[in-house]
Amino acid sequence: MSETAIEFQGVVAGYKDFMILNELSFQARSGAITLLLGPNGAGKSTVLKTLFGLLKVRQGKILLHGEDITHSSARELLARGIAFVPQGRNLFGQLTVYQNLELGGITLGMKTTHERIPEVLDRFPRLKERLHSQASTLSGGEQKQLEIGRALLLRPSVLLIDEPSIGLSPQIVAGVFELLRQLTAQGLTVLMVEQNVNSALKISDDALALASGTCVLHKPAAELLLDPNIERLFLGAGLPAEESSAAV
Ligand SMILES: Nc1ncnc2c1ncn2[C@@H]1O[C@H](COP(=O)(O)OP(=O)(O)OP(=O)(O)O)[C@@H](O)[C@H]1O
Repeated sequence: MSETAIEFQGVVAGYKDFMILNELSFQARSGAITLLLGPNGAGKSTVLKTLFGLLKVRQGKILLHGEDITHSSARELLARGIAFVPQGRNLFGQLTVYQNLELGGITLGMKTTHERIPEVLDRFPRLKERLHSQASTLSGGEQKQLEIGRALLLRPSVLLIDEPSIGLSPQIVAGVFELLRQLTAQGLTVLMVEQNVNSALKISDDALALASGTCVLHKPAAELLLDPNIERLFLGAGLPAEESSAAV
């Protein structure tokens, strides 16, 4: 069993007075892909935003490799090795691929950024070819590669990625998933939200299902793939009582 990279201990967080995470506790293993599942509104994206310091933790703790990061800012978390690729398109469309990468390294300083850009481009030959094209002219898959590449500039130890498959063809999604597998083989920890449940489970190590901001199931992804309740979990119909009580 690998060590724990991320731990939520009874975390309560939400928007204004409306709490979404309800004493949420879970652990995510280091060097593994943990997939967050659950119906719309269960709080999956809220987990990532809270972990990245974008939402205030009202109660409970978040640990990164055993260290308390509960009240750290996004900037501090970036410096500690957590990178976030949010849902949707998050590029500067009028700027070139290279300029978008430069902006990704803004917290590193230009010298380090320029040294690291070739290392990122080695992973993405297509971006290398389009280096001086405007980001808005890239295909959806290339744009997602650029967003991930921009996050990798920071050499993160943890990557939070929200719905990477949205708007991409199955073939491109397979490429993105394959990249995530390669990165975890090199030690990266990935926490992913993804609606494309079957494909995502196939490349994930662990699956964690949320319902109303709490964890109702946490088990190896391979086991869940065989579970007849998978559709129910995804659609939010809940779990049979005996499985809910066995959840970690
Ligand atoms: N900026 C916001 N302000 C207020 N409420 C929000 C905000 N963002 C999300 N919510 C609410 O928080 C709840 C959880 O949202 P969240 O995006 O975490 O769900 P999710 O499990 O990721 O589902 P989905 O697949 O629909 O994105 C929802 O009820 C949503 O309406």
